[in-house]
Amino acid sequence: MKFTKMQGCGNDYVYVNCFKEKVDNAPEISKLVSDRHFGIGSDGLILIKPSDKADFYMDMYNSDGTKSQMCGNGIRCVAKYVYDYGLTDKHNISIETGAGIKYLDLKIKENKVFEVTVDMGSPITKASQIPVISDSEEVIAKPVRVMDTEYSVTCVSMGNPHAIIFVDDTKSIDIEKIGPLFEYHNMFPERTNTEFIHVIDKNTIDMRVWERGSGETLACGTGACASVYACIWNGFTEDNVTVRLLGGELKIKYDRDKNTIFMTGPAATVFDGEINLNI
Ligand SMILES: N[C@H](CCC[C@H](N)C(=O)O)C(=O)O
Repeated sequence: MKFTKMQGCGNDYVYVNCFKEKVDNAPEISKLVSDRHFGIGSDGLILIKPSDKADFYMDMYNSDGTKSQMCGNGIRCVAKYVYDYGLTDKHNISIETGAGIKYLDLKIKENKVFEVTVDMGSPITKASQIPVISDSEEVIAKPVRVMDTEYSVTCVSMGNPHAIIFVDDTKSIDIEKIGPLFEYHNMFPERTNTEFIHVIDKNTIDMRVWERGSGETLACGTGACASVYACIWNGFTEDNVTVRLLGGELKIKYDRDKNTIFMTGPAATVFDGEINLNI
C-alpha cells in the first residue's frame, strides 16, 4: 500500500490516496501502520476518498483502530495532499467528514500548501449531543473527582467529544495516568478526548491532550477549538486565541455572529512510502 506520512503541529498520520489505493479493513490497518516499532508510526490512519457532497471525503481512524468523526490537524494535511499531489488546483476546497462538510482556505508558497484555515463549524455544548451523561443540559466547570483529586470539567464537541480541564501548569500532569481515567470515565458513553489547559492570558493558552483512541499526541486541532470555546464560555479568554501545544501553535478564532470557530495552522509532508500489508 502506497502512503504519505504527514503532520500538523506534530500530530502525525498515515495518509492514503483512495482514488488510487484500495483499503479494506481500515481499523486493522490503522492499528498496524500506527505502531511506532512494528509499523510506520503514527497517531492513526486517514483515507482520502471521493465524495458526492464535497470535493473530497476524509475517513479518519485513531491508532487503536477506532473511527473518529473529525480531525483538525488531519484535515489541514488532507488539503495539502490534494493540492500538492494534483488532485485539485483550487485554493478553497470542501471536505466531507463525520462531523459534516468543512470548508478550507489553502495558503500556498512555491506551489505547495504550507498553512490552512478551516471553518470548523459551531461548537456543540448540549450534553446529549457530546455525549456526556449529566443531570444538567450543559457541562461547564463541573467538579469531577478522579484519583482523589477534583477537576473542573467543561464539555464541548466539535463533532467529536472533548472534556476540557483547567490546570495551573500543564507540565506537572501525570497524563499517562489521568488521561485514560477521563477517556474511559462512565460519564462519557462514547469515551472522550481530554484537554488540559493552562490559561496564560486573554489571548494565549497552553494545552496538552490525551486523545480518545490514540493517547497523548503533540497536538489536537478539534481539541484546540473545543478548548478555546471552553475558555471563552468560562470567561477566561477573548475570541482570538493562540493555542500553544507540544508540537506547535494553532490560531483559533471564534466568530460570534456566525457561532463558528476558525482554525489556522501548518501542514507538512514528512515522506512518501510503500508498506507490504500481509494481513
Ligand atoms: N487529532 C485530531 C483529533 C482526533 C480525534 C480522535 N482522537 C477522536 O475524536 O477519537 C485533531 O487534530 O482534531
